[in-house]
Amino acid sequence: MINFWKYQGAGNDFVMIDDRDNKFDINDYKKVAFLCDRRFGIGGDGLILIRLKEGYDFDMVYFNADGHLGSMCGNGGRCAVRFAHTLGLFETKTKFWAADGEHEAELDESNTVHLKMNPPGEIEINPDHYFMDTGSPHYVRFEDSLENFDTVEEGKAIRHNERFNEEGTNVNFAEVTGDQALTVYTFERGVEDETLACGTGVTACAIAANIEKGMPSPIAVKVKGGQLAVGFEKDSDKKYNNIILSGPATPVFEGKIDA
Ligand SMILES: N[C@@H](CCC[C@H](N)C(=O)O)C(=O)O
Repeated sequence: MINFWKYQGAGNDFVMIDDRDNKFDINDYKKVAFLCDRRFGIGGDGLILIRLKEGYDFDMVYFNADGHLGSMCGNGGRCAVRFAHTLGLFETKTKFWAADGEHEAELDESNTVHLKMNPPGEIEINPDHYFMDTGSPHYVRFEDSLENFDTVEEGKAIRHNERFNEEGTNVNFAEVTGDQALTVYTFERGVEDETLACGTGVTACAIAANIEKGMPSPIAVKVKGGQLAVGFEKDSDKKYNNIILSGPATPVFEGKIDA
């Protein structure tokens, strides 16, 4: 029997498990996929184990809905912070470990989680798209309008093109909606479908909007499941740092499941 909690951050939803005793078999991808299954299991875009790690408040172990260990998840990170807070692992500020290394975060009075993201490495600037790693790989393409846009069809075609087919990529489509505002739709690898929000994805889109459109920080990002914000600084070498992803992280329900 597994005790679980379900959280969502702007509609990107996760099964959360307190695994401080390291009992969960991280290689059991069939079990993770079952727990994330929306018909036969609990349902989620991913699953997160909260484990202990020396020198940190906790370790976030993230799996995609397909059951395989994933890279960094921004919305999952924000949900992990809120969950770790309910477990009593920190008070308002935390330092935790994730797939892409160390992260700091803060939970404010309105339960908004402000999560520091690691700077992207090399940013590929192509004629019609950007590609960068904001903890997870992200393809970003600007669209004049996202009205009636088919994220699944367009996203799937890019995710499975010759370049990305093997490793996969997350694919984001962004529309500029104001001086400091974007709307972003995302097709997620590992879920292999559109999700209602993607934290590492909106982070990549905010950086791309700064490069392509000179859009200043902070940038408000509307996603299908709500509202996120990305703040950043750019140094004299045009490197991005102090990148903060902010948004809600909400407990939905908790329960037990035979697995
Ligand atoms: N939803 C996530 C991104 C999750 C990572 C991704 N599916 C992958 O493994 O590439 C987010 O909020 O960042």
